[in-house]
Amino acid sequence: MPLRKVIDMLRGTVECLFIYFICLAIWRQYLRFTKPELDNIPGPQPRSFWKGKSNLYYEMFSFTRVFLITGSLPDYFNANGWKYHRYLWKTYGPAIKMKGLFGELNTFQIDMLSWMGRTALELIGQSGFGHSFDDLTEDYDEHSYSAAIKKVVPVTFRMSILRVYGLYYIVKLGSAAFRRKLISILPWPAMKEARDIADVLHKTSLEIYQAKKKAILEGNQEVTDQISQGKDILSILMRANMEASEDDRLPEDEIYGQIATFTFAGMDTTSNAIARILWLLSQHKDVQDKLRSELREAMQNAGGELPYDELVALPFMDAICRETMRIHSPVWQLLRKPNKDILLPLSKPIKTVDGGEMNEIFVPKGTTVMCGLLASNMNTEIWGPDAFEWKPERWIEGLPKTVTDAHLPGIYSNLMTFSGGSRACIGFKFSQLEMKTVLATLISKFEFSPTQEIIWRMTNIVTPALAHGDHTKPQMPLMVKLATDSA
Ligand code: HEM
Repeated sequence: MPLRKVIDMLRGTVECLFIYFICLAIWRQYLRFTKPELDNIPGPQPRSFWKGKSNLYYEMFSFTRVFLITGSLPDYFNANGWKYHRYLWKTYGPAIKMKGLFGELNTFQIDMLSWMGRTALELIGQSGFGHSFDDLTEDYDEHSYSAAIKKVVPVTFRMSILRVYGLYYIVKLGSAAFRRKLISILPWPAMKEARDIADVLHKTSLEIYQAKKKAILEGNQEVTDQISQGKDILSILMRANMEASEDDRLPEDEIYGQIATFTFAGMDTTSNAIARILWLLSQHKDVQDKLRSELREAMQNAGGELPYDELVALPFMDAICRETMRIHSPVWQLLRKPNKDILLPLSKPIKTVDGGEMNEIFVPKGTTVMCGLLASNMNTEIWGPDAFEWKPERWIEGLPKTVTDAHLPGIYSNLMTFSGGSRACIGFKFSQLEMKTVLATLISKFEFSPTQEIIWRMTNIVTPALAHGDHTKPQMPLMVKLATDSA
């Protein structure tokens, strides 16, 4: 393509984006003046428009980003933002207005995060789609579905939250062909990487779907020979869809689209959750030893492997999982945007900027509501003064009455970790089973100790990285050794 044509296309794209964001800014200002109710809700003073951190200025070569880095959002959407979030919960209460336009004996050091990622993907692969992605040996196909999905988090790290926002806008622009063209033109390598990852996910999902369809159509033996013997979620969904009336039937692309949805929703959430538990156990050797004793005793009584009912009922393991999901929820917030004006009820009144009180908030259509899941899970008024501490025994000693009295809408354990209502996590039971199965297998046999200092980054899904190393590489090395009989 001649250079002139490329420049013309680039200019056209930039002009469209420019006009789009100008309109968006005018619309936001219009909402501020016509629906001023939100202005009466207290919140932190945003940074001055021109005093953003220098690294944010570095990113700022297009007008688009000028919108995105303003206000309090750089502090809110910050991978190291734990302190800022705690300050918000303590200072402003339940509703806050955020401004922003926009391994001795067989000892190894093992990156447990990477192994938990591969394990979680394989578990969802076999039980979700009756398909094996990974034989969990050292060899690793860099062009595989598992390799592609493992790159998602590093790529989003590299894109930074602001660029992920850019992606959010681009997926809404024009047709798929137009967006593909746009991405190939824009000088944005991480976006091209994201497109390539999406291509591998799409191609593999389609291949799994087509193989399964063939097996279902060709009769029972083919299905029986599959890993899940046709009991996986996808087979059940496909058979139900084939039997449904034409009106109720889902189009094929919606069905195989579920493969990527389940993988995305079920892999990094659970793998980071298990990694977090292993990390906590490595820090709290007494808890790790107590869990190992509980597991070994139960296994001995069962004569080997634990049946499902016994595994899920182990009290100390259950307490560890619940407490970790309370204080270290892998998903820390949900974004919602009402499609009509709504009245948002409050659990208790808030003091308004003008000295009054508010029992409910009028939220105009289109307002972004950032639902802080951790603020609820660690609310000292509900969970007590030690709400910020990781104490598995609180689940065994009995929770305070304030927890049940709060009538929290979460589907799991009075927690908001898996959300609540009609869009709550449909995989929460499955993820519990995954956590417990993996922990039972590992902790009964191995002992985990810390090696390098780990930080947990407040990215879309909370992810570990080395404190003194590459922050953009999700990893969690731990020392692993065979646990002795007495350990
Ligand atoms: C510790 C592990 C997990 C956590 C913390 C978690 C958390 C969540 C949360 C907070 C939502 C609501 C998202 C929203 O409304 O925007 C959600 C939705 C969802 N989750 Fe999970 N999840 C986990 C594991 C899983 C697993 C293992 C699966 C699949 C087997 C799964 C499948 C889904 C699906 C399909 C949705 C979308 C439901 C809908 O929108 O109707 N999740 N999850």
